[in-house]
Formats: sequence, C-alpha cells, structure tokens
Amino acid sequence: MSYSQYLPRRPRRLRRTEGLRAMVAEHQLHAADLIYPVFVLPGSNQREAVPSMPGVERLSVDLLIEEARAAYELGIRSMALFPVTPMEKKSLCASEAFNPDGIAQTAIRALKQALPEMMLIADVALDPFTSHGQDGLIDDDGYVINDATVEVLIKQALSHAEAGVDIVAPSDMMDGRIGAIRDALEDAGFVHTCIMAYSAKYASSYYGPFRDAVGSAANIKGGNKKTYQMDPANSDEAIAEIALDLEEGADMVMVKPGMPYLDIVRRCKSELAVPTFAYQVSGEYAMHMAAFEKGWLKQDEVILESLLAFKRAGADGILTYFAPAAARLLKG
Ligand SMILES: NCc1[nH]cc(CCC(=O)O)c1CC(=O)O
Ligand SMILES: [Mg+2]
Repeated sequence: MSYSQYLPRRPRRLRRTEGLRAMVAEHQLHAADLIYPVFVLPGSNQREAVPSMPGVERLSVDLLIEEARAAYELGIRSMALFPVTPMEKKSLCASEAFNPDGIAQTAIRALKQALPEMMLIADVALDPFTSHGQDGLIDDDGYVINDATVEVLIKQALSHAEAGVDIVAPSDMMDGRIGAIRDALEDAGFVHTCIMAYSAKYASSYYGPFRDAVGSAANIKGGNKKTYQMDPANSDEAIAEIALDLEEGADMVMVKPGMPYLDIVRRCKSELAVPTFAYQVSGEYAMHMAAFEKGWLKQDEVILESLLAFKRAGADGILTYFAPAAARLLKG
C-alpha cells in the first residue's frame, strides 16, 4: 500500500514555494492600512526624542509637514495628531482643548494646506489639557463628570472640524459623546466630518510611554482611568459599547490596545461588520523596540508579522508608530 493512501490531504503541498504561498495567502498588509500617530510640539524647528519610545520624535508643525510628505511618499494615507501642551496651558477646565489657535488646530490647518490628500485624524479627549491628566472635568472627589465633559468635547471636536480635519476621534470613553458630537457637527454644517470612535478602549497599562510623550504622566501621578476606560476582563461589554457608538453615529470604530485585544477586533468585525480599526499602542511599540535593541527579536520580520496579525483578526486599519518603518518594508 502506498503512503499517499494514508495522506490524501497534504496541507504542506501549498507551502512548498513562494509562489504557492502567495496564491493562497488570505490576508495582506498595505501601506494604506497604516495610520501614523504623531506628537506635535508648539513653535517651529522643534524636535524632541521620546525616551520610552526609541525612534519616535515630537515635532513642531513645520517639521511635521516634512514628515507627512515623506510618509505620503511611502504610501501612508492618514495620520493621527496628538498635541504636546505646555504645562502653563493646562487647567481644570481644559479650555485649551478648543482654542482655535491651539497646537492641534494649528497643525490641522497647516498640514491640510501643505498636503490636502493626507487624511487627518484629531484626538478628542481632554487629558493633554487638564492639570490633573484625566480625560475629563473632575468633581471634588476626583471623579470624572460625564455630561459636563461631553460639553467640552463638543467644543473641541467643532474646533477641529473648523480647522479642516477629516476625522475626529473621541478617545475619552464618556457615555453619549458620539451622539452629542455628531449632532453638533450636523448643526454646524460639518456633514462630511467623520467620527472614528475609540469605542472599546481599555484601562490599560500599555499607554505609559504615550503619557510620557504628551507629558500627561506627571499630571496623573499614580492615578488611573478605570472609572471610564474598560476593564480588561470584559469582552461582551466591548461589543455593547461599540454598538452604542454606532447607533449614536460613529462611522468607524476602534479597539485599543491592539495585540493583547485582537479577540475584541475579531468579535467586532464578525458580529457587527463595520469599519474596524485597532491601535498598536505606545507600550506595544516600546516592548518591541526593547527586544529589537537587545537583539532578541528580528526587527523587520516582527514588525510586519505583528501588523499582519491585525489584518487577520479583522482590522481594516492599524494605528501604529511603526507606520513609516512598515511602509518602507512593504515598498521593498
Ligand atoms: N485619551 C488620550 C489617549 N489617546 C491615545 C492614548 C494612548 C495611545 C498610546 O498608548 O499609544 C491615550 C492615552 C490614555 O488614554 O491615557
Ligand atoms: Mg461608550
């Protein structure tokens, strides 16, 4: 009896050559899947390294325009902006968040003028602007007050829309903010401004390096965001949160962090079938970079594998600090 009678199916047959593997590949990563998060400094000709994110720099708007042009050349089509607010502009009421001449608003106008094809995403949340580093206004006990915070988020989102942003991305996790922002945008005639909702955003310790980068780590001290960001123990709740944001008018939704939460990405895509994005956050970037620097992981291969995993899980796009590096690798 020949061996093949016992093995009618040989899955390895399709893995033998590069050509066969490419024919049956189910998922592919494209540069247009990558959303590049950047930290914006006030002033001009300013460039600062972020120690806990090797290779990431905070840039003033003039340098950011050059960075955006280079990213566009590599095939990247969208950027997410995070302003680094000087301490003296932070306050209890976070009014700098909706200053028409604030860092984010100024960057949106300048980038849109220099490179209109680049989609711009503006973060809507108060943590870069509050003196305590929480994402909203607080009461005497330090509890983040939902509805009063939403009123400020509306003003912030409108200021971004007025500056010409393509997409506002509320990352604050207040209840009802998507509906409130959508109403306000419609009222003001911004019917084309998209909302990418950070719908399933977890109270994660993987955000540490980001808080260093925007300078909110010192403000928040030992505090946490567990009264509004989600409990990492929960999965059904993520689907309920995402469904609510969709009902309220979100155009796209996000799961955050990324790699430890790919099960949530898959559930979102399978159960709700909507444009789904995931954020490979600062802590994920930092731990990869640490392993690359030690020579424990191969940089190029691991970057691409980590991002392809998001596509396999069902993500339509990925926010990642590796965007330029990955786009360069994809270009070959
Ligand atoms: N609302 C602020 C915000 N927007 C994006 C991130 C984290 C991104 C990252 O870690 O890369 C955070 C931090 C936080 O919620 O504390
Ligand atoms: Mg919600």
